[in-house]
Formats: sequence, structure tokens, C-alpha cells
Amino acid sequence: MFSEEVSDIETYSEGSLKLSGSVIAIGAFDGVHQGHQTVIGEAVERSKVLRVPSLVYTFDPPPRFYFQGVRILTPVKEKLTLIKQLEVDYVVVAKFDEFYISRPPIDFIKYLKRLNPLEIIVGSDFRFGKNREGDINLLRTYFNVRVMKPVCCSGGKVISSTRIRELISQGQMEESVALLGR
Ligand SMILES: Cc1cc2nc3c(=O)[nH]c(=O)nc-3n(C[C@H](O)[C@H](O)[C@H](O)COP(=O)(O)O)c2cc1C
Ligand SMILES: Nc1ncnc2c1ncn2[C@@H]1O[C@H](COP(=O)(O)OP(=O)(O)OP(=O)(O)O)[C@@H](O)[C@H]1O
Repeated sequence: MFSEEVSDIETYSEGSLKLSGSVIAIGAFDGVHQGHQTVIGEAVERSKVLRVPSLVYTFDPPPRFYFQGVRILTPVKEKLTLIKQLEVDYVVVAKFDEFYISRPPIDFIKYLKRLNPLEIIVGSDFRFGKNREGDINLLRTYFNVRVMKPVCCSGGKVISSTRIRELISQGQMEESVALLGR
């Protein structure tokens, strides 16, 4: 089986992995903030209950960097290290490029079938495929999808990578660290 060493973290490219069962969390996960930690943590928990491996499917670079050129909070090696610290069994890193974004949602669904997910864990705003055409309802027609409630900060606002980027650009480092959760 082909695998690639990123730092000391073993990761997989899309074509290199086939599983007979899994629980999958999908996302850009830039920053691996508290919301991300909850989504990934749920995948790890559910995988233990269902006795199958947990898998995080993520992107390099993050889609928002590719399309909007935003600041990257965690370079890929750091992101993978943080994800692995959450005790995930497998991490698939998709190269997010011109070819990748041309894939229609059904193409991505066909790929996910190779991993035989018993459950897929995402947040409520998850979208996928060319022009973001795929949504949770579509994913639900093929898989058991568990949608996590938005994780908020103590002030009640939803935590997001976008918000953390804004806080950093305003020099509000303490608050950004609080939202990152480490
Ligand atoms: C196969 C595939 C194709 C994608 N193509 C696009 C695209 O054309 N435009 C876009 O803005 N995002 C595209 N995305 C990125 C998604 O919009 C989204 O950022 C990604 O699924 C990660 O979810 P998250 O942003 O909630 O972390 C694509 C994602 C996948 C899996
Ligand atoms: N605060 C949160 N609570 C629960 N789920 C979340 C939260 N933030 C992100 N998620 C979910 O985690 C996955 C990865 O999210 P993503 O990487 O797009 O994070 P984001 O913080 O929303 O990023 P951005 O602000 O750049 O759009 C998605 O399924 C998303 O819905």
C-alpha cells in the first residue's frame, strides 16, 4: 500500500486506501480549532463504538486558500500532527488543485464508498464537489451522516477558521488562542 511520510505522520493519498469499514470526518480543518476538534473527536469516539478505524479526509491547501488566498493558520505538517494527536487512525490528504475542483459530487461519493463508512461526521455547513454543488442532503442519500451542532465560544459566537484569521489580523492573539483551544 502506498503511503507518504509527512513529518513523522503517515498519510494516504486518495487512490492508495481501501477500507472494509470506517468512520470519516471531512473538512479543511485549517487551525484544527475547537469546532474541528469536536468533529474529529466524534469520529474517533464513534469509530470505537462501531469497532472500525477512524479516518480524517482533508485538503492541501485549504480550499479557502486556493480560492481566496486567505492566511493559512496551520501549515499542512502542523495540521497533520494536530489531527494525529486526536488519535485518528488514518488521514487522507487530497491535493486541492485545478483538477480536483472539477470533480462532480458523485465522483467524490464514489471515492468515499471505497472506504465503506458506517458514518460520516460533518458540521452543518458542509458542502463538496465542483462549485460546491454537493450538500448534506445528497451525502445522506448514500451514507449515514452525523451532523455536529455548531461549537461556540464563551461569548456565544460560532468558532470558525475565518473568525480566528480575523482575530489574528486585528492582533487579538489571546482570543484567537482561546478559540483554537490550545
Ligand atoms: C471533490 C471536491 C470538489 C470541490 N470543488 C470545489 C469548487 O469547485 N469550489 C469550491 O468553492 N469548493 C470546492 N470544494 C471544497 C468544498 O467547498 C469544501 O470546502 C470542502 O468539501 C471542505 O469542507 P469545509 O469547507 O466545510 O471544510 C470541493 C470539494 C470536493 C471534495
Ligand atoms: N464551530 C464548529 N462547530 C461544529 N462544526 C464545525 C465548526 N467549525 C467547523 N465545523 C465543521 O468542521 C468541518 C471542517 O470545517 P472547515 O474546515 O470548513 O472550518 P471553518 O472553521 O468553518 O472554516 P472557514 O471559516 O475557513 O470556512 C466542516 O464539516 C464544518 O462544518
